[in-house]
Amino acid sequence: MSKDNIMKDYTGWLEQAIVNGFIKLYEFSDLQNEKHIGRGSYGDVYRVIWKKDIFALKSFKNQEFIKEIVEELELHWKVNYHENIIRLYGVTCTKPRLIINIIGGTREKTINGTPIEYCKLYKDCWKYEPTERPII
Ligand SMILES: Nc1ncnc2c1ncn2[C@@H]1O[C@H](COP(=O)(O)OP(=O)(O)OP(=O)(O)O)[C@@H](O)[C@H]1O
Repeated sequence: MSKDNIMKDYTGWLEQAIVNGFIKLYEFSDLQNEKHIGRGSYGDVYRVIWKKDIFALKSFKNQEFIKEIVEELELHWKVNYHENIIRLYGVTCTKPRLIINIIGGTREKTINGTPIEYCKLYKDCWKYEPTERPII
């Protein structure tokens, strides 16, 4: 398999895990008070605050590590929860791809003055389940 296909494969796994609700996607801008606390082989680790909770945010230097990221996420997911193992709360992305933004609920804003019924139709067309979208 080519390097590009490996990247697509692992990126697809991650996107599906987010879409299916197995892994929570945090908005990067919601993570506050970043403080450097450690360094591993793949990147730095930061202490961050999300709402009022403290999290360790593990960063990966670049997307080339997608395989390592996914393998670590899979391991966490298999363990699910154990009191002696740090828990995976979710993932975030500094420069989310369009699909990640859409999964996270981002939509184009409706233009001021657009009739309410048009806004509703527009929003219905974006529904995740194709069967819930309007039929022409
Ligand atoms: N949940 C956490 N709470 C506090 N500090 C952490 C946490 N996770 C990682 N760290 C700190 O960041 C450092 C790097 O962690 P990271 O998991 O990236 O690498 P590692 O597992 O130590 O090594 P490798 O990257 O080779 O697997 C740790 O040694 C620790 O000091």
